[in-house]
Amino acid sequence: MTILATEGLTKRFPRVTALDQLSITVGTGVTGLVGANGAGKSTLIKILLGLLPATSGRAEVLGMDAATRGPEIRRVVGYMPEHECLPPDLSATEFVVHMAQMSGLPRTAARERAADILRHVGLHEERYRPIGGYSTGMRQRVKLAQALVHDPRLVFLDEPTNGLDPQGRDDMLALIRRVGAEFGISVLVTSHLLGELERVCDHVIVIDGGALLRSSAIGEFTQATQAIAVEVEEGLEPLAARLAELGEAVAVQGRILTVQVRSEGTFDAVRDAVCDLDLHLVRLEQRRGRIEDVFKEPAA
Ligand SMILES: Nc1ncnc2c1ncn2[C@@H]1O[C@H](COP(=O)(O)OP(=O)(O)OP(=O)(O)O)[C@@H](O)[C@H]1O
Repeated sequence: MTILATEGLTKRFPRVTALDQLSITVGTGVTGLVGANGAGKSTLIKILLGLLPATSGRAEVLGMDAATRGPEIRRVVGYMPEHECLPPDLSATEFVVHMAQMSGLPRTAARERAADILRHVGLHEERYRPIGGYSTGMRQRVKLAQALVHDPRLVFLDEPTNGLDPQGRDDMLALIRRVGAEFGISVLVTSHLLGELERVCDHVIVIDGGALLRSSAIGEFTQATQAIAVEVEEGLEPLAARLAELGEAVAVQGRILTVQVRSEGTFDAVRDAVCDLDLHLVRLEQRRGRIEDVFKEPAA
C-alpha cells in the first residue's frame, strides 16, 4: 500500500535547488530517507506536510494532495522536527497534553494519552520537571512523544538521533522500530548515516542534491554495501589470490583484505580458504555500508 508518493517534485529557493525532479513511492513500514546535510530531506518533509509549496511537481500523502490538503494531512500525520522547538518552562507532560488538545482531544483524554505516550518513549518521573533542564536524549523523546500523541497513521521523524551519544542513538533507534512494529504506525525517518538506518528500516531512499540516487528494500541495500574485513598474521596475498580465483571481489588495503559479500557463500569461502591455506586468523568482521559507498553505486 502506498503511503506517500512524489512525482517530478522540485523546490527552488533563490540560490539553490533543494529538490530536483524527485519521484519516490513509500509504502507501509519504516522507511529511511538518507542524504548528506543539505540533500533536501527537511524540505521534502515540509512539502509533504503542506507547510511549504513546491515549485513544480506533485506530492501526495495518504492519498491527499499536499499542495491543497495540508491541514487534513497534518491531522493524521505526526511530525518530529529536526531543530529544537520545545518550550523550556513547561514540563513534558504540560507540553504533550497541550499538543494533544491542539489536535482535538478533550482535556481528560489528552492527559491520559500524553501519560501513555510519555511512558512508551521512556520518560517517567522527570516528565513533571521543566524541559529546560532535560538532556538532549530526553528532549528528543519529548519531540517524539508529541509527534505520536494524536495517534497518527504516519510519522515523519527528521534526524531523530541528532546530538545523541551512542547509547542514546541505540535507544532512539529501538524506539523507532517499536513505533513501526508494535504501534503499527508507518514511519519516514531521515538521517545522514545509512549505517544507523539499516538497523531499523524496511526500505531506504537515498537522495543527493535533491535528486533520487537509490530506492531499495533494505535487504538489497545491505547486500550491495556489505563486505567482510579479514586480517591474518601472514599470508594475506595468497588468501586474496585464492578468493579471487573463486570469483570473489577482493581488495587488499594495508593489512586488511576486504571481500564484497555477493552471496551467502562468501562467508564460507573465506573461512574455507583460511583453513586450506592454514593461516592464523586475527580478525574476521562484517563491514557496514557507508553512505559514500552507496553514492558510488548507480541508482536502482
Ligand atoms: N527557507 C530556505 N531558504 C533558502 N534555502 C533553503 C531554505 N530551506 C532550505 N534551503 C536550502 O535547501 C537545501 C536543502 O536543505 P534541507 O534543509 O532540505 O536539507 P537536509 O537534507 O534536510 O539537510 P540538513 O539535515 O542539514 O537540514 C540546502 O542547500 C538549504 O540551504
